[in-house]
Amino acid sequence: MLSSTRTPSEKRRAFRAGLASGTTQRFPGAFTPLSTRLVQEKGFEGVYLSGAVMANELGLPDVGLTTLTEVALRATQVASATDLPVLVDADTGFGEPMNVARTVQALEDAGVAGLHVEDQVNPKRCGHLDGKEVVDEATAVRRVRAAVGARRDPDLVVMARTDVRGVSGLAAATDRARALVDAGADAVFPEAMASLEEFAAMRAAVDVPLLANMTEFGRSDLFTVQQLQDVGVDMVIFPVSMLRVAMGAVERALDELAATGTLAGQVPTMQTRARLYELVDYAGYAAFDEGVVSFDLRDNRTS
Ligand SMILES: C[C@](O)(C(=O)O)[C@H](CC(=O)O)C(=O)O
Ligand SMILES: [Mg+2]
Repeated sequence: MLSSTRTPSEKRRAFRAGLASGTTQRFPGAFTPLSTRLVQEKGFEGVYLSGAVMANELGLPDVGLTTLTEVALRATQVASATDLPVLVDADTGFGEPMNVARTVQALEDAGVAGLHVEDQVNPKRCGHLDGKEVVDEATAVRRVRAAVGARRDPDLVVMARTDVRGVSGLAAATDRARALVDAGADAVFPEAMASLEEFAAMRAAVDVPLLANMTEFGRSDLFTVQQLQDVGVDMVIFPVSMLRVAMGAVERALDELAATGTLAGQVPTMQTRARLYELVDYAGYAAFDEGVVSFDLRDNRTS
Protein backbone atom coordinates (compact mmCIF):
# COMPACT_ATOMS: atom_id res chain seq x y z
CA MET A 1 0.00 0.00 0.00
CA LEU A 2 1.05 3.56 -0.71
CA SER A 3 3.26 3.85 -3.72
CA SER A 4 6.66 4.84 -2.42
CA THR A 5 8.51 2.94 0.25
CA ARG A 6 11.96 4.46 -0.26
CA THR A 7 13.19 7.85 0.87
CA PRO A 8 14.43 10.42 -1.64
CA SER A 9 18.00 9.88 -0.48
CA GLU A 10 17.73 6.13 -1.03
CA LYS A 11 16.45 6.77 -4.55
CA ARG A 12 19.29 9.23 -5.21
CA ARG A 13 21.87 6.74 -4.07
CA ALA A 14 20.26 4.08 -6.27
CA PHE A 15 20.41 6.48 -9.22
CA ARG A 16 24.08 7.18 -8.65
CA ALA A 17 24.84 3.47 -8.26
CA GLY A 18 22.98 2.74 -11.51
CA LEU A 19 24.92 5.42 -13.36
CA ALA A 20 28.18 3.93 -12.08
CA SER A 21 27.17 0.33 -12.84
CA GLY A 22 28.30 0.14 -16.45
CA THR A 23 24.79 -0.93 -17.46
CA THR A 24 22.81 1.64 -19.44
CA GLN A 25 19.98 2.81 -17.20
CA ARG A 26 16.58 2.91 -18.94
CA PHE A 27 14.27 5.77 -17.95
CA PRO A 28 10.98 5.74 -19.90
CA GLY A 29 8.98 8.94 -19.55
CA ALA A 30 5.91 8.64 -17.37
CA PHE A 31 3.14 10.98 -18.41
CA THR A 32 1.18 10.60 -15.17
CA PRO A 33 1.82 9.25 -11.68
CA LEU A 34 -0.27 6.21 -12.68
CA SER A 35 1.90 5.40 -15.69
CA THR A 36 4.89 5.62 -13.33
CA ARG A 37 3.52 2.52 -11.61
CA LEU A 38 3.76 0.57 -14.86
CA VAL A 39 7.31 1.72 -15.55
CA GLN A 40 8.30 0.41 -12.14
CA GLU A 41 6.42 -2.85 -12.49
CA LYS A 42 8.01 -3.61 -15.85
CA GLY A 43 11.46 -3.53 -14.30
CA PHE A 44 12.98 -0.30 -15.60
CA GLU A 45 15.70 1.41 -13.63
CA GLY A 46 14.05 4.81 -13.39
CA VAL A 47 11.42 7.26 -14.54
CA TYR A 48 11.89 10.38 -16.64
CA LEU A 49 9.61 13.38 -16.15
CA SER A 50 9.63 15.33 -19.39
CA GLY A 51 9.17 19.07 -19.68
CA ALA A 52 7.55 18.56 -23.06
CA VAL A 53 5.04 16.14 -21.56
CA MET A 54 4.27 18.43 -18.63
CA ALA A 55 3.61 21.32 -21.02
CA ASN A 56 1.77 19.27 -23.64
CA GLU A 57 -0.42 17.62 -21.01
CA LEU A 58 -1.62 21.11 -20.08
CA GLY A 59 -2.46 21.65 -23.74
CA LEU A 60 0.56 23.94 -24.16
CA PRO A 61 3.57 23.88 -26.47
CA ASP A 62 6.97 23.17 -24.89
CA VAL A 63 8.28 26.73 -25.16
CA GLY A 64 9.00 27.68 -21.58
CA LEU A 65 5.42 28.39 -20.50
CA THR A 66 5.22 26.02 -17.54
CA THR A 67 6.19 27.41 -14.16
CA LEU A 68 8.41 26.03 -11.43
CA THR A 69 5.34 25.58 -9.23
CA GLU A 70 3.62 23.40 -11.84
CA VAL A 71 6.74 21.35 -12.47
CA ALA A 72 7.51 20.90 -8.76
CA LEU A 73 3.96 19.72 -8.09
CA ARG A 74 4.08 17.17 -10.89
CA ALA A 75 7.53 16.05 -9.75
CA THR A 76 6.19 15.52 -6.23
CA GLN A 77 3.27 13.48 -7.54
CA VAL A 78 5.42 11.33 -9.81
CA ALA A 79 8.25 10.84 -7.30
CA SER A 80 5.82 9.78 -4.59
CA ALA A 81 4.17 7.25 -6.91
CA THR A 82 7.31 5.16 -7.25
CA ASP A 83 10.33 3.64 -5.57
CA LEU A 84 12.37 4.31 -8.70
CA PRO A 85 14.64 7.31 -9.07
CA VAL A 86 13.00 10.12 -11.04
CA LEU A 87 14.97 12.43 -13.34
CA VAL A 88 13.08 15.65 -13.99
CA ASP A 89 13.51 18.12 -16.83
CA ALA A 90 14.12 21.54 -15.26
CA ASP A 91 14.37 23.29 -18.65
CA THR A 92 16.58 26.38 -18.28
CA GLY A 93 16.04 26.42 -14.51
CA PHE A 94 13.24 28.96 -14.89
CA GLY A 95 15.32 32.10 -15.08
CA GLU A 96 18.55 33.60 -13.85
CA PRO A 97 21.09 31.69 -11.73
CA MET A 98 19.24 32.68 -8.53
CA ASN A 99 16.07 31.16 -10.00
CA VAL A 100 18.05 28.05 -10.93
CA ALA A 101 19.14 27.74 -7.29
CA ARG A 102 15.55 27.99 -6.11
CA THR A 103 14.46 25.49 -8.74
CA VAL A 104 17.00 22.96 -7.51
CA GLN A 105 15.81 23.28 -3.93
CA ALA A 106 12.15 23.02 -4.93
CA LEU A 107 12.79 19.89 -6.98
CA GLU A 108 14.97 18.43 -4.26
CA ASP A 109 12.04 18.93 -1.87
CA ALA A 110 9.81 17.24 -4.47
CA GLY A 111 11.81 14.06 -3.92
CA VAL A 112 13.40 13.61 -7.34
CA ALA A 113 16.72 11.82 -7.71
CA GLY A 114 18.07 14.18 -10.33
CA LEU A 115 17.31 17.07 -12.64
CA HIS A 116 18.77 18.60 -15.76
CA VAL A 117 19.32 22.25 -16.56
CA GLU A 118 19.96 23.25 -20.16
CA ASP A 119 21.92 25.98 -21.89
CA GLN A 120 19.18 27.30 -24.14
CA VAL A 121 18.18 30.92 -24.22
CA ASN A 122 14.90 31.68 -22.44
CA PRO A 123 12.22 31.00 -23.63
CA LYS A 124 13.43 27.52 -24.53
CA ARG A 125 12.37 25.36 -27.48
CA CYS A 126 12.17 21.63 -27.99
CA GLY A 127 15.77 20.52 -28.45
CA HIS A 128 14.97 18.74 -31.70
CA LEU A 129 13.38 21.71 -33.46
CA ASP A 130 14.95 24.45 -35.53
CA GLY A 131 15.35 27.98 -34.27
CA LYS A 132 16.65 27.27 -30.77
CA GLU A 133 19.46 29.43 -29.40
CA VAL A 134 22.01 28.77 -26.70
CA VAL A 135 23.54 31.07 -24.11
CA ASP A 136 27.29 31.73 -24.05
CA GLU A 137 29.60 29.51 -22.06
CA ALA A 138 29.94 31.89 -19.11
CA THR A 139 26.16 32.05 -18.67
CA ALA A 140 25.78 28.29 -19.01
CA VAL A 141 28.53 27.74 -16.45
CA ARG A 142 26.88 30.16 -14.00
CA ARG A 143 23.64 28.20 -14.29
CA VAL A 144 25.34 24.92 -13.49
CA ARG A 145 27.35 26.41 -10.63
CA ALA A 146 24.16 27.86 -9.17
CA ALA A 147 22.44 24.47 -9.45
CA VAL A 148 25.27 22.53 -7.86
CA GLY A 149 25.74 25.10 -5.10
CA ALA A 150 22.06 25.09 -4.17
CA ARG A 151 21.63 21.39 -3.57
CA ARG A 152 21.55 20.33 0.08
CA ASP A 153 21.64 16.59 -0.53
CA PRO A 154 25.01 15.82 -2.12
CA ASP A 155 23.45 12.72 -3.74
CA LEU A 156 20.97 14.74 -5.81
CA VAL A 157 22.19 14.35 -9.41
CA VAL A 158 22.64 17.70 -11.15
CA MET A 159 22.88 17.04 -14.84
CA ALA A 160 23.87 19.65 -17.42
CA ARG A 161 22.12 19.50 -20.76
CA THR A 162 23.75 21.17 -23.70
CA ASP A 163 21.86 22.10 -26.85
CA VAL A 164 25.02 23.32 -28.59
CA ARG A 165 25.23 20.31 -30.97
CA GLY A 166 22.15 21.43 -32.90
CA VAL A 167 23.33 25.04 -33.06
CA SER A 168 27.11 24.97 -33.62
CA GLY A 169 28.05 21.34 -34.21
CA LEU A 170 29.73 18.50 -32.38
CA ALA A 171 33.12 20.07 -31.60
CA ALA A 172 31.48 23.06 -29.95
CA ALA A 173 29.18 20.69 -28.06
CA THR A 174 32.04 18.65 -26.62
CA ASP A 175 33.81 21.89 -25.60
CA ARG A 176 30.63 23.09 -23.89
CA ALA A 177 30.17 19.74 -22.15
CA ARG A 178 33.70 19.89 -20.75
CA ALA A 179 33.07 23.39 -19.40
CA LEU A 180 29.84 22.26 -17.75
CA VAL A 181 31.56 19.30 -16.11
CA ASP A 182 34.31 21.64 -14.86
CA ALA A 183 31.52 23.77 -13.39
CA GLY A 184 30.43 20.78 -11.30
CA ALA A 185 27.84 18.92 -13.39
CA ASP A 186 27.47 15.31 -12.26
CA ALA A 187 26.37 14.12 -15.69
CA VAL A 188 25.86 15.42 -19.23
CA PHE A 189 22.84 15.30 -21.54
CA PRO A 190 24.02 16.17 -25.04
CA GLU A 191 20.85 17.06 -26.97
CA ALA A 192 20.13 16.26 -30.63
CA MET A 193 23.11 14.02 -31.27
CA ALA A 194 23.00 12.73 -34.83
CA SER A 195 24.77 9.35 -34.65
CA LEU A 196 26.35 6.72 -32.43
CA GLU A 197 29.74 8.10 -33.48
CA GLU A 198 28.75 11.44 -32.01
CA PHE A 199 27.83 9.78 -28.72
CA ALA A 200 31.21 8.03 -28.78
CA ALA A 201 32.96 11.37 -29.33
CA MET A 202 31.08 12.89 -26.41
CA ARG A 203 31.96 9.84 -24.32
CA ALA A 204 35.65 10.46 -25.07
CA ALA A 205 35.32 14.16 -24.17
CA VAL A 206 33.92 13.89 -20.63
CA ASP A 207 34.37 11.45 -17.77
CA VAL A 208 30.95 11.78 -16.15
CA PRO A 209 27.80 9.75 -16.93
CA LEU A 210 26.21 10.48 -20.30
CA LEU A 211 22.51 10.51 -21.22
CA ALA A 212 20.99 9.73 -24.62
CA ASN A 213 17.60 11.12 -25.62
CA MET A 214 15.69 8.63 -27.77
CA THR A 215 12.76 10.88 -28.55
CA GLU A 216 10.77 9.91 -31.63
CA PHE A 217 10.38 12.19 -34.64
CA GLY A 218 13.55 14.02 -33.58
CA ARG A 219 17.11 14.46 -34.84
CA SER A 220 18.57 11.19 -33.55
CA ASP A 221 17.89 7.77 -35.02
CA LEU A 222 16.28 5.45 -32.50
CA PHE A 223 19.21 3.39 -31.27
CA THR A 224 18.71 0.35 -29.06
CA VAL A 225 19.77 0.32 -25.44
CA GLN A 226 22.50 -2.17 -26.41
CA GLN A 227 23.83 0.10 -29.18
CA LEU A 228 23.99 2.99 -26.74
CA GLN A 229 25.65 0.85 -24.10
CA ASP A 230 28.26 -0.20 -26.65
CA VAL A 231 29.32 3.44 -27.15
CA GLY A 232 29.45 4.08 -23.42
CA VAL A 233 26.13 5.84 -22.83
CA ASP A 234 25.12 5.46 -19.16
CA MET A 235 21.41 6.22 -19.34
CA VAL A 236 18.71 6.63 -21.93
CA ILE A 237 15.39 8.45 -21.80
CA PHE A 238 12.27 7.85 -23.88
CA PRO A 239 10.77 11.15 -22.83
CA VAL A 240 7.50 11.58 -24.69
CA SER A 241 7.10 8.01 -26.01
CA MET A 242 4.44 6.73 -23.61
CA LEU A 243 2.35 9.87 -24.09
CA ARG A 244 2.56 9.36 -27.85
CA VAL A 245 1.54 5.71 -27.47
CA ALA A 246 -1.38 6.57 -25.20
CA MET A 247 -2.58 9.51 -27.30
CA GLY A 248 -2.42 7.34 -30.43
CA ALA A 249 -4.71 4.84 -28.73
CA VAL A 250 -7.05 7.56 -27.44
CA GLU A 251 -7.36 9.06 -30.91
CA ARG A 252 -8.15 5.71 -32.52
CA ALA A 253 -10.78 4.98 -29.86
CA LEU A 254 -12.43 8.39 -30.22
CA ASP A 255 -12.58 7.92 -34.01
CA GLU A 256 -14.25 4.55 -33.53
CA LEU A 257 -16.73 5.94 -31.00
CA ALA A 258 -17.59 8.81 -33.33
CA ALA A 259 -18.02 6.45 -36.26
CA THR A 260 -19.89 3.57 -34.60
CA GLY A 261 -21.50 5.01 -31.46
CA THR A 262 -19.88 2.39 -29.23
CA LEU A 263 -16.52 1.54 -27.73
CA ALA A 264 -17.34 -2.16 -27.53
CA GLY A 265 -14.81 -2.91 -30.28
CA GLN A 266 -12.06 -1.22 -28.26
CA VAL A 267 -12.58 -3.17 -25.06
CA PRO A 268 -10.02 -5.88 -25.90
CA THR A 269 -7.34 -3.18 -26.26
CA MET A 270 -8.24 -1.50 -22.96
CA GLN A 271 -6.51 -2.01 -19.64
CA THR A 272 -9.03 -3.97 -17.62
CA ARG A 273 -10.60 -2.77 -14.40
CA ALA A 274 -8.83 -5.60 -12.57
CA ARG A 275 -5.43 -4.59 -13.93
CA LEU A 276 -6.00 -0.94 -13.08
CA TYR A 277 -7.02 -1.85 -9.54
CA GLU A 278 -3.96 -4.07 -9.23
CA LEU A 279 -1.70 -1.17 -10.25
CA VAL A 280 -3.10 1.17 -7.61
CA ASP A 281 -3.31 -1.65 -5.05
CA TYR A 282 -6.97 -1.56 -4.12
CA ALA A 283 -6.43 -4.82 -2.26
CA GLY A 284 -3.80 -3.28 0.01
CA TYR A 285 -6.04 -0.35 0.90
CA ALA A 286 -9.05 -2.61 1.44
CA ALA A 287 -7.05 -4.76 3.84
CA PHE A 288 -5.86 -1.66 5.69
CA ASP A 289 -9.36 -0.24 5.92
CA GLU A 290 -10.87 -3.54 7.03
CA GLY A 291 -8.27 -3.67 9.80
CA VAL A 292 -9.25 -0.23 11.00
CA VAL A 293 -12.96 -1.07 10.82
CA SER A 294 -12.70 -4.40 12.61
CA PHE A 295 -10.43 -2.81 15.23
CA ASP A 296 -13.05 -0.09 15.77
CA LEU A 297 -15.82 -2.69 15.96
CA ARG A 298 -13.96 -4.80 18.46
CA ASP A 299 -13.19 -1.67 20.42
CA ASN A 300 -16.86 -0.66 20.38
CA ARG A 301 -17.94 -4.09 21.53
CA THR A 302 -15.55 -4.11 24.48
CA SER A 303 -16.34 -0.56 25.62
C1 LIG B 1 13.69 15.72 -23.64
C2 LIG B 1 12.80 16.90 -23.83
O1 LIG B 1 13.45 18.05 -23.35
C3 LIG B 1 11.52 16.76 -22.99
O2 LIG B 1 11.02 17.79 -22.54
O3 LIG B 1 11.05 15.64 -22.86
C4 LIG B 1 12.34 17.12 -25.29
C5 LIG B 1 11.66 15.92 -25.90
C6 LIG B 1 10.93 16.17 -27.20
O4 LIG B 1 10.35 17.28 -27.38
O5 LIG B 1 10.84 15.26 -28.01
C7 LIG B 1 13.53 17.57 -26.12
O6 LIG B 1 13.78 18.79 -26.17
O7 LIG B 1 14.23 16.72 -26.69
MG1 LIG C 1 12.39 19.38 -22.26
